[in-house]
Amino acid sequence: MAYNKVESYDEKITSGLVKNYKECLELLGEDAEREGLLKTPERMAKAMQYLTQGYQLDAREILNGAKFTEAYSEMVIVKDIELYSMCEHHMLPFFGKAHVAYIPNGYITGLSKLARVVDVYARRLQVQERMTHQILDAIQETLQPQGVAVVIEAQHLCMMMRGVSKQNSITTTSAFSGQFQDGTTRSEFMKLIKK
Ligand SMILES: Nc1nc2c(ncn2[C@@H]2O[C@H](COP(=O)(O)OP(=O)(O)OP(=O)(O)O)[C@@H](O)[C@H]2O)c(=O)[nH]1
Ligand SMILES: [Zn+2]
Repeated sequence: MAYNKVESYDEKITSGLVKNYKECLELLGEDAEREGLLKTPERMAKAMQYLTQGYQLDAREILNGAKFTEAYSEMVIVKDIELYSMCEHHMLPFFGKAHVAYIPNGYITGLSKLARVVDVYARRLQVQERMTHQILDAIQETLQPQGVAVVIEAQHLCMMMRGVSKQNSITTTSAFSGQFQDGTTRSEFMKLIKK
């Protein structure tokens, strides 16, 4: 399967979802047979499989597939990686940016792979805290670098369009390992992602 696109949808899963989404529409007071909604259950079934395709992807395999021997041992930062995920409590989107850094220890990885790892964990039902740690753990375990840092800034639609209805709050989560637990290294990283 391609890393960032569901190319073929599972027929059994799609037909099961279609049946259930049709019932959802009716329970919500809609006429699932009206013209505009006829294909909606199928669109929803495909959209949801796309948005949860991360379950089928392996972050460690992606990183190991582009692991290169290199003597570079300064900080590597990929910042402003946009992410779209769904909170596991309401299945509503949360979206924002991830900043990922590591300090190599003999190995580097392809830069795009860091962004792919973010997608692997974003395209699931998530809480922001767990996603932050999962990204860190995958990088730490495969590249065994001197340290990893992950900061995620996101807005949660479940807090914006329902519930507490706060339009401007941004949630920041972070995880640090190895050298990033040292205050100076962490500050340098934080300064660079704020630039
Ligand atoms: N920690 C954490 N909480 C989240 C995340 N996404 C959504 N939530 C929260 O999950 C909580 C679920 O709380 P509940 O009281 O069970 O659900 P609820 O009655 O719908 O809560 P309200 O959103 O306050 O109306 C809410 O406080 C959400 O804001 C996340 O990524 N991390
Ligand atoms: Zn939520």
